[in-house]
Amino acid sequence: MKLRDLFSDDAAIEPQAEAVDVKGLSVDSRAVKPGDLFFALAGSKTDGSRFIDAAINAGAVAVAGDRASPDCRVPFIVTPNPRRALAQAAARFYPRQPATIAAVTGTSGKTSVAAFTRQIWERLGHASASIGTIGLVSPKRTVYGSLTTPDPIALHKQLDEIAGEGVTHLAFEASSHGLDQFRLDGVRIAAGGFTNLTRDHMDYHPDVGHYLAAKLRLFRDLVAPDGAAVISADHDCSPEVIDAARSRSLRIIAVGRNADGAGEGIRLVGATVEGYAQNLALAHRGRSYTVKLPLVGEFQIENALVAAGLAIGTGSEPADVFATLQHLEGAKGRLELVGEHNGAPIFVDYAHKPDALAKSLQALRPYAKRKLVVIFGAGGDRDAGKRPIMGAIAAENADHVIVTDDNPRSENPETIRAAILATARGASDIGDRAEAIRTGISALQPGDALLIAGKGHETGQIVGDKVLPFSDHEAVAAVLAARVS
Ligand SMILES: CC(=O)N[C@H]1[C@@H](OP(=O)(O)OP(=O)(O)OC[C@H]2O[C@@H](n3ccc(=O)[nH]c3=O)[C@H](O)[C@@H]2O)O[C@H](CO)[C@@H](O)[C@@H]1O[C@H](C)C(=O)N[C@@H](C)C(=O)N[C@H](CCC(=O)O)C(=O)O
Repeated sequence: MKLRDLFSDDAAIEPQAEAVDVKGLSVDSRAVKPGDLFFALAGSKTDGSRFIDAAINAGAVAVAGDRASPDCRVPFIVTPNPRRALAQAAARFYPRQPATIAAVTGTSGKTSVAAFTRQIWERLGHASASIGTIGLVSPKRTVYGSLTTPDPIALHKQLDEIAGEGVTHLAFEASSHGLDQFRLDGVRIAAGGFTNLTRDHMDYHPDVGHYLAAKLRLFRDLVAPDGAAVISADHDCSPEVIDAARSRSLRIIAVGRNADGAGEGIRLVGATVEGYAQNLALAHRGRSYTVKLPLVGEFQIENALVAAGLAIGTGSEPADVFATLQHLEGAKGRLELVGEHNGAPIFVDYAHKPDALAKSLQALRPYAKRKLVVIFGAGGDRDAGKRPIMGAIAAENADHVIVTDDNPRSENPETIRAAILATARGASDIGDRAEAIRTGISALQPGDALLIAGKGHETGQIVGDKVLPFSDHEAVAAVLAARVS
């Protein structure tokens, strides 16, 4: 593709450089291939401008960055926001996108909402995919990805491929990092969803206001002008999110107990638990609907309603959408029932933040007539402030707490566990996660319930800079198999 065609008309490109043939895009000098356009990005650890020479030596035919580099040996495009320019160039380089795209943001629930939206569309006959923390799930393949919101080059390559494979509908997760770093600025988003906002990523965002502002970019900057905003109405920050959507005259579909069921909103009128399912009474545009949602946990209602709103906001018939909810399957490792021992259910959940841990424990309380047991830890090299908060939440909401390791990374695992144990009074300290799971399961009695929190779908334990194979699902299966044989 010609250099000129990768940038908007107002980008200053020397006339003799316009026809330079660009064979690929790169943001990393170490990965540049001959013919690439290199974007020099200021990052959290270093500045890509330092690697312009290395990129050119590796074959970069042009460079884009935010300040002119007078000695540059190849054409240099100055752009005030190189990350946004990168996202827009990636969208031009890989031009195909599914016709209908919904994005969801919020602290918790993104993975479930993306999976549910995909499932709803599938049931309604659309070739559908989702992209997020558990990777790409499409009719043709499932591909694991390392980031929740992939970088723009990987994202647009994937969008182009799946559109070529016939995928017409895509739901994807918009992380605050992704929004803040303009990773999504080239995606044609028809509807944006918002679940909730609680303390998270304070190692990246200077404060909660900055975190919320990143999330609000979805509605302020990214959803198409004629698009829809599907917003959970049940949180303190909901009015602010609704205001952001209103400022652009987006079609607003509020969902939840505080939504208006007479109009566009999807109002949750009532919910009762029945076994591992919940019976919902809903109201939308003045009509009533009853739905048996086959999922555990009140927070899954919010996720299901946001997903329903995204399907409605992108053109599906409300009655058809609500009829699909009875078939929803939980995303892997999202409050997933993975087995039983002595009649006690064992759940695996990705909850690795204070609020999510509290919600998961509260959701499981009805299933523990006797003791509710939780096994969890906290990641190293990440927000240390949440450790004592999670310890206190576990102590308050569970009857027995086992503190274990969860991706200690470069930190001393004992130090991380000590910070949790400081507030989790009476907790057991078992660093080896497999051993913690074995101990937790072995002690289960009829009437108990066990939550193994933190890893969810993950298949590795990050110790130092190594990812050691570890899966809560496999660890549980191994213990249960040993008990049966
Ligand atoms: C903190 C963060 O988000 N970093 C992301 C960011 O990297 P960065 O720009 O800060 O990297 P940097 O190391 O400072 O380098 C600056 C630039 O110099 C370049 N460079 C560097 C060295 C060199 O030799 N040559 C070179 O060209 C780098 O490629 C980069 O372009 O931009 C990169 C390209 O898009 C991302 O891959 C990278 O994600 C890192 C890997 C990451 O772990 N991000 C996590 C925190 C993240 O994004 N998580 C969210 C949220 C998940 C959740 O909700 O829980 C996600 O969406 O996954």
